[in-house]
Amino acid sequence: MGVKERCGPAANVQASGFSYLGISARSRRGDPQRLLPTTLEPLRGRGDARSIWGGEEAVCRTGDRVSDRWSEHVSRGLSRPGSRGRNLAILGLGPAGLPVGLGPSRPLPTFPTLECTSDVEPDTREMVRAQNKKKKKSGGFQSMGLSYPVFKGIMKKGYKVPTPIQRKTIPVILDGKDVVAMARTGSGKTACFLLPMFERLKAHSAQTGARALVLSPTRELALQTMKFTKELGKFTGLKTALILGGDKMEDQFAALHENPDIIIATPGRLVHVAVEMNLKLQSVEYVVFDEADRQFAQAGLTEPVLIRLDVDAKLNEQLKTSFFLVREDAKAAVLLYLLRNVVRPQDQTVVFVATKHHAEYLAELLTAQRVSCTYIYSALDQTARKINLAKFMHGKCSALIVTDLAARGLDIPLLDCVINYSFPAKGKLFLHRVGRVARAGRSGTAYSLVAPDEVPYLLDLHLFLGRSLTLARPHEEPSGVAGVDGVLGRVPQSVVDEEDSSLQSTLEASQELRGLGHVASNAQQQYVRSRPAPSPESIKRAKELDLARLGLHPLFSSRFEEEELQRLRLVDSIKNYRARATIFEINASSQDLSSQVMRAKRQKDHKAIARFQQGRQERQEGLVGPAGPAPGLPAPQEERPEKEEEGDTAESVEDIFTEVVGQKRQQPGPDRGAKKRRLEARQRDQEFYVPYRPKDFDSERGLSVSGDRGAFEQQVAGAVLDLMGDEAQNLTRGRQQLKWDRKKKRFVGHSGQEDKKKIKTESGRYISSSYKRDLYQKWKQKQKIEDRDSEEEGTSEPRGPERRSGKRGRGQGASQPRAPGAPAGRVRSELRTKQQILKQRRRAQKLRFLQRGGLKQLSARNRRRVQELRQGAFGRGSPSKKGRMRKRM
Ligand SMILES: Nc1ncnc2c1ncn2[C@@H]1O[C@H](COP(=O)(O)OP(=O)(O)OP(=O)(O)O)[C@@H](O)[C@H]1O
Repeated sequence: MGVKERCGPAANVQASGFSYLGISARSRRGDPQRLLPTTLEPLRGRGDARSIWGGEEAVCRTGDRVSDRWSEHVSRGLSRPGSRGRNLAILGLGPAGLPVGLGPSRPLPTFPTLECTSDVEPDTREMVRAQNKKKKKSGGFQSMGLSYPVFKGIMKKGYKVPTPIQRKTIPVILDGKDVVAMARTGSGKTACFLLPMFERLKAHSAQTGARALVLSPTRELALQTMKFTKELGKFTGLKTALILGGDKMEDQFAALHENPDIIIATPGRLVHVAVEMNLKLQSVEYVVFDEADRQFAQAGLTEPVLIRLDVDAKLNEQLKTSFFLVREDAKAAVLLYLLRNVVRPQDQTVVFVATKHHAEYLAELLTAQRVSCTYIYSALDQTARKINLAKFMHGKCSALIVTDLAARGLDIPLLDCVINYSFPAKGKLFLHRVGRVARAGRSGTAYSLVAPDEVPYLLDLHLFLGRSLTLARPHEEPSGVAGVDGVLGRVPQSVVDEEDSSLQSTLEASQELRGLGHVASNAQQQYVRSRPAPSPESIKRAKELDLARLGLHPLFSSRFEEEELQRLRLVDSIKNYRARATIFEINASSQDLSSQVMRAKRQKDHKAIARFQQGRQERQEGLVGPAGPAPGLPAPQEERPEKEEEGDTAESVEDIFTEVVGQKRQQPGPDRGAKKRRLEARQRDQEFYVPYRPKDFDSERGLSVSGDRGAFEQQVAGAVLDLMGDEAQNLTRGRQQLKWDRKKKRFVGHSGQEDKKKIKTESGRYISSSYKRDLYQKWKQKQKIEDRDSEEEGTSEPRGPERRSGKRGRGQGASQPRAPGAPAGRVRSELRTKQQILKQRRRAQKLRFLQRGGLKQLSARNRRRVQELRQGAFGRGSPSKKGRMRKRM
């Protein structure tokens, strides 16, 4: 069997009696449309084929699935380093040496070029996509069947291969299914919804209204999504409108009149604009709820596919965490120390605080201490927000102080460090905050300042993460530090004192700072009252932790000299001093009854006492595996003997008391029941005991809620993350906001849903849904835009650019072709009328005149002329002339 090969552009070439089916991929590397020969279809399974990529070749024999072999070959060629994918030739031969399906006399179809706009092109693209999709195992963007402009945008952005979540979600969305995707922070979820969106919208359409809507929870995230859309969709030509709270409404009306294909919006302002413009958004066919994981269960998704990735390993491996136990009033001092001494000078840090008042206070304080910083919170003016964020992003300052506004979605390149000044009340919020670092394969560090009342939240977090919390050992020697990741430890008092004294002097010098500090501490009280409570089990376990014996955090102990450690040991030993004798034995003679009882008790229980002390010691060393239900603490099963010992101890006190005093008191009922239960638990055969909670119960609790919802809703409801307002003005009860009712003189619940006719504005206030300030009408009057286009269509939604009254020339939108079923959108003509051109010329002339300094020249000329006239009138000359000149003057 003769097989010929050919390199070089080989479209429709006939040589040596054989037909060559060829595709020239010379001009565009990686263009899947061009690389896939639609003409290969007839070859499938019917002959031998050979393809050559550079020097490498693949031969498909009779019965082979030609397209599979071919695409494997192509992808090999594409993935070869330095490969330019230049010339590809494919030779098809029939069993008898004849080209399959294409006789020598039959003209060969040519592969369409990009410039080709014939009717067959869309079909070809579909086929190309279908072919590309068959080769899924290559796992690249090429195999997703994306069209060329989208693919080019991806390449331009520098994405070489899709991230795992992109690999999973994009094909499903392209198949037209509704999708809910959950993956780690920084795993590239934005591209997951943008790429299929571009693919669906294809190109700009002037006839229809907006076809895609992206809702973002914060303005910063919306701006970022806009940036991604522009970068990734650069070659699609799609138009995007940004509708953000804080920006001018007029600009947004104008943007919507420009006929955008995509609207990126924050929900509050979108509702406001929709009310003003009476927008129906009927043309929207692709909706994205970015980060708004509360909304989507009710968002009308049809049989959505839930894609969850990496939810077990919630924290990135490249992220290092440290927890410092600090008193609330010492946090500012520790923050200052961390920013000055621990964080590297070249690193950028985001500091998360509870309320806007904290942000304002700390920004002033740090600036006074010459630490360059800026801040963002929701109530800040939008322009200031943009400026402050840009300042930080461009490295003009090293610290950005933010509320939870910036916890979600923000992608700040080259960010290295996150500090949780206020520890988050929810595990998921912690993930979002620390997810600002260690993104897209980078490393990062998260430091958390934990006040004693925040320790239960820390335990909750570790239950949620399914990780153990490592407690720093007391008197840790610097050399003994194994690693600092995930350790809870104390901060040396000397560090706090040193920084605090400098802060105090700054505070004394500034009245304003003291005022801000006072406001921040009031806000802290409000915040503490309004934050969600930790789980009861974590509260209980936090109490059991002997925090007084907690060691220095290794980060500090490695920096502190032995002398300092000794000093701390002395302070600790004074702090932890416990008298060996009980109160019954103080000043008691050996013959005293109470002393006798205690001695007898001690003797009887010396083993239990030793075990208890040993247990406490072990707890302090505190290394319990992730499977342990209480991070940093022994499992309940391990606790039980101690509890029983306590119970037994109580029993034996009774016995001894009876023995010595001769009287026995009755024990109350419930305790007897408890003892019985404890005994039963001891007898439980661990091998056959099936715990009523699965091992990952605590972890999954964070991702699911109980209730009578469907399986899907139960799964997705776990993704709910309610951020608390950063103004700490309202208390919350469940999902309800509590507000003080003056008449009822008590807090009352207000979810905003009582009155369905109310809407929530971008500031979070509920207003009547019919609330309208007629801003749109005023804007239209100002812009001289007629109301007719909407009236014609039975809706006032702007479709297509505006018509200006009395100025609609012949070249304007009326002549635009109208797609079947499409509303009457009109494209604003770029042709100008004669008057407009003359007016513009006059304006330009005037401008040039003024720029040349024409006014000055004119007045100088006038002055000269007046001078001449004066001289002419009063100088030499005949009296009659003088009289005439005087008259002229
Ligand atoms: N395929 C890819 N290859 C390389 N980098 C990528 C890829 N996809 C996304 N990135 C980059 O990874 C970073 C994080 O992406 P993105 O912001 O979309 O993450 P995310 O999952 O939405 O994060 P978050 O959950 O915090 O919102 C961005 O800088 C983005 O440019």
